[in-house]
Amino acid sequence: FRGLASEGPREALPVIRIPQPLKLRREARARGGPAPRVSVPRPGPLLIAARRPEFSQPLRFTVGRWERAPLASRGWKHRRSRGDHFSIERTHRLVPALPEESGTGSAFAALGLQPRVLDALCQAMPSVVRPTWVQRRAIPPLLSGHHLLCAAETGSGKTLSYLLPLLQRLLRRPRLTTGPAPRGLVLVPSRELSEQVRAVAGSLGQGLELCVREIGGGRGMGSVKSQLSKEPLADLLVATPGALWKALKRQLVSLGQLCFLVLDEADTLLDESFLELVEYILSKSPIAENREELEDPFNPRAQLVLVGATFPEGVGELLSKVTDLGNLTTITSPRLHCVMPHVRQRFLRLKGSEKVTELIQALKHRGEDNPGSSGAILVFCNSSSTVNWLGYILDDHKIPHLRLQGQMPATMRAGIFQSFQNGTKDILLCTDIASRGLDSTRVELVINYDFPPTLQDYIHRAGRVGRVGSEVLGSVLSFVTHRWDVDLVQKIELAARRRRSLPGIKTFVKEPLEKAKVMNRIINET
Ligand SMILES: Nc1ncnc2c1ncn2[C@@H]1O[C@H](COP(=O)(O)OP(=O)(O)OP(=O)(O)O)[C@@H](O)[C@H]1O
Repeated sequence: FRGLASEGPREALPVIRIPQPLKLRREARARGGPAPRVSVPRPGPLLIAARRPEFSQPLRFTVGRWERAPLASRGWKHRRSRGDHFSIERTHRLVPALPEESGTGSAFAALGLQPRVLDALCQAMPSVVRPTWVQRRAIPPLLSGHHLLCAAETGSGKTLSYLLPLLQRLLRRPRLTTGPAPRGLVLVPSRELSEQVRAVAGSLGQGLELCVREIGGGRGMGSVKSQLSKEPLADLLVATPGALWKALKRQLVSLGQLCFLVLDEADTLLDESFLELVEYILSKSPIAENREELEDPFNPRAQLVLVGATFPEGVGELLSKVTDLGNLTTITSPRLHCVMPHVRQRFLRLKGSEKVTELIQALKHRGEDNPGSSGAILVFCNSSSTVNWLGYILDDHKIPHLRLQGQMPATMRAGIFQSFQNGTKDILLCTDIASRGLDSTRVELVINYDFPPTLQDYIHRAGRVGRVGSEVLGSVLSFVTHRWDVDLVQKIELAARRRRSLPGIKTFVKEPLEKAKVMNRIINET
């Protein structure tokens, strides 16, 4: 202060006493001009609700594509931001993938499915009455024999969109040989997903007298052999790449009779860890060059379908390795790679050591928002060891839960997701093996205990709620601790504020793996 006094009188700092809009209006009036238009925020529903209200964004407002947006997460790399939070609010009350009723054209019958297939659908899944957006777009071209690439958001009913045309095609195509040679093949990246697809296809196949079998890893070659040779032989086979690769190498099965081949979760199947196996399987599959070849009754050729909820940039390059892209009809949902508008997504900036306390709080207060609901929760971790460690902590707190991670012995892993689906326990601690394709209509909260490493993983994890047929729309809670997490959160926030798709979802698909890694994948999987 002494120093300041010696410097002499200083210009007084401005003191703000009245709100800025009022000040501007007064100044304009004093000058005699018209009052400037100042936008004063009006109360109303929010798209982004931030702890600091200046970062909240009203629902009626969308940030322009090139406009700089005020991000609630902008300063989140600084440790002083710990404790901050914001949420992307729910703006739709219905799942966008299932459009409202719009006359008779909106029924499954209008898509060209045979009455027998429609009856089987009605018996197996009475709640499925109206086709979803993707089913309307995918079923007709598949029935007319196009190779198809179908990219649509999570939980939009992609499984039925390929299973119904596939089963109809199997009805038309008679079995030509007596050995284990399925006519339909669905390739999926995990055992849990193969069990799930087999269950759906099996219930539909029953009404059509078609036999559906499944071979996944983890049960040894004896079980694979018995599945493939058991009578009646499989008309449709659901398989993981590792198990099928082994079966093909040992000549336990032939793909020579295939007339329909599906790669479900195609981007994962084409990623570096599966690519070599999938390429081998495709080399053994007689994929049709054109539509005439598909219809040839004596020289059966297969229709190819690729399905996924994320198709990263560059996937086309990979696809060109397995098929001629010119022959591929593409269906892309307008909401692909977008932030789900019907699911509330909350982001919490935390210190790593605070995550456990927050998690326990969230688990103990589950179901409070929706009394009477099942309150089923999926907690995602980035590694198997975190799943185990967190499991011991939940045991200490006497919170009943299930665990699912890739390093579990195969016998332990079998059936865990089904018991979660059946409601044996309401909490599942898991790694990303539960994020791809697995369907449970009872999940109402997804917790990203560890923030997912990529935007693709975020899309898949978040997509376990808000599915067509979900009991409640659900929400997602993400703990944000690392600087690299903040980069992803900022991209998600910006995409939500601009109502655009998530930017530059990077591909994992690189050079084919060297042999050792492929063998590792097979060993882990089987
Ligand atoms: N037309 C429909 N009407 C009502 N429910 C449906 C309909 N089609 C599918 N479903 C249900 O919607 C849920 C999600 O379907 P499905 O698992 O096929 O989604 P998906 O698009 O494959 O999801 P993901 O991308 O996560 O793999 C399932 O429970 C399924 O039974």
